Amino acid sequence: MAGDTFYKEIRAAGGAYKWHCDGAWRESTSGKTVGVSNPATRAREYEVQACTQAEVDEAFAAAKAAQKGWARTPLWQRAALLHKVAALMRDHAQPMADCLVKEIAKPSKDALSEVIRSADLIDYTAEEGLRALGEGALLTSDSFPGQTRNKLCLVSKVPLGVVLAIPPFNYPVNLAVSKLAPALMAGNAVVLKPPSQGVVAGSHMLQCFVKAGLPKGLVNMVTGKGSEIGDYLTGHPAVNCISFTGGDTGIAISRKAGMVPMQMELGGKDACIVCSDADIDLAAKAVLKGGFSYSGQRCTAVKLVLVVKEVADALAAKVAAGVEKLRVGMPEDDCDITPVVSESSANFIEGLVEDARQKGAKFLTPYRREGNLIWPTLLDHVTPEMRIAWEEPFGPVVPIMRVASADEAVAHCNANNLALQGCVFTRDINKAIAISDAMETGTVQINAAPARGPDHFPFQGFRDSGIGSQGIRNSLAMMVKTKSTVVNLDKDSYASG
Ligand SMILES: NC(=O)c1ccc[n+]([C@@H]2O[C@H](COP(=O)([O-])OP(=O)(O)OC[C@H]3O[C@@H](n4cnc5c(N)ncnc54)[C@H](O)[C@@H]3O)[C@@H](O)[C@H]2O)c1
Repeated sequence: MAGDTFYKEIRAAGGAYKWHCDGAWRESTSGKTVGVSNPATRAREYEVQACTQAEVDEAFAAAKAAQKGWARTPLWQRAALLHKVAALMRDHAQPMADCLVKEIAKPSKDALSEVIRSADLIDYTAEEGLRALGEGALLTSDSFPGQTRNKLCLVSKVPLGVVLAIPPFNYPVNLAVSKLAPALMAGNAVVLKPPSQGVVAGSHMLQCFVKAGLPKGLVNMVTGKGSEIGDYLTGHPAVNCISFTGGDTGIAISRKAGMVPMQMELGGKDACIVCSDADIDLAAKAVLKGGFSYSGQRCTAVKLVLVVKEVADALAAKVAAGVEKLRVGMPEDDCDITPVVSESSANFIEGLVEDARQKGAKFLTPYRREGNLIWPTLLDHVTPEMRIAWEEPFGPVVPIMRVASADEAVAHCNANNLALQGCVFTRDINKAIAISDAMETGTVQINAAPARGPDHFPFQGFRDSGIGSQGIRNSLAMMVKTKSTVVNLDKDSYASG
């Protein structure tokens, strides 16, 4: 369905995209805009409002006011509204997907599937929330030594208040709704700060929430540079929860935040451990897809292969053969490898590649770059002295490190502060479980590449990779606090006999 009239009001007459507060799309009183570059053309594609701190205050005030009534809205009504949001997203998916192509160079098919997956996530959250949030507990006092049954404790889940949602550039729609839907379902209001690249797709997404008829002020969106309004947002006294997905910025935010619950989903250095008894074809396919999908710009991309020496030549040859077949080009043509998000990101990736070159890595495919487009690069004989053995490139570069044993591989993973996911390839399930037990990462995949989905699976990082857990049930649980109401009776009650 065409999106022209549906999305019309999100854009000002001058062409810049508006911010959203208290039920209205607005231009900023700053009179300033921030440009969004197209990673492929490197030309300015969009302009968005540069919100002021006073406007941030307004967004929080609107959210705080709207939350009171929303917390008293029946669960089934919240769920019905969220289902409506999901339906609108499906009906108006293409213009949102087109923004993902232009803003973050996401291949066109992947862009559309991100939007549809997000609508599915909203529906699932509404259904799960109906059940999970409707359940509480009744505790009796006589379980504790010395007590009789004269107290009944009613345990319920109540909203946190105002949730600040900050998603990253690589899934600006999906990782926004994975915060918004559980926050709203649980009775909270939201202030969204979309990423600088992905902000226009985020505006389109927000319009689906607005048009579904949520109470005004319940969802608000401030735009501007994260580095300029970010600290003001995260330190704001009206914030009752921060749900953040991104890189090291999250570590800085968590160090500064006060008494506020936090859901932090941060960077990863997801390792793929390949044992000598692995199905090498399967492992090679996983490295190829896991390492190079969306040009490696995924938190769960394979960012290091740790292969046992006996099978390293066979694995490297198969992955290299696969890399040769990847289509490199523009997102509109749905190529496998598209330009990375920014020039600074491309420069960072190049720095890691050059460091590896100087320290003796073997290039199984030649390094080539034009602007932000980096050809898929496969490095072999990577050693722990190289930065790429530890750091997250967030680009189409896969390093292979040869190890003497799976134990050596696990020790390398556990020595990294990044501990999001990992995977292991072996035909022996007992060995797989032993390796999974030894890997101190949030998730271990057995015989498949790391992945965030399906979106209802718990998803979390250990150490510097995060705080708390995502996944629909866990996100709903993050968005509430426990409230106890204790009924003190004048005599013991054994209602159950
Ligand atoms: N664990 C996960 O679930 C997950 C998922 C996707 C991406 N990531 C990680 O995200 C990173 C890539 O995304 P990115 O480059 O957008 O990350 P980033 O940390 O640079 O930015 C994330 C968000 O923070 C905002 N921001 C920047 N400075 C801020 C500040 N001072 N205060 C508040 N907000 C601020 C940005 O505008 C953006 O919206 C990678 O490290 C990747 O691994 C993690």
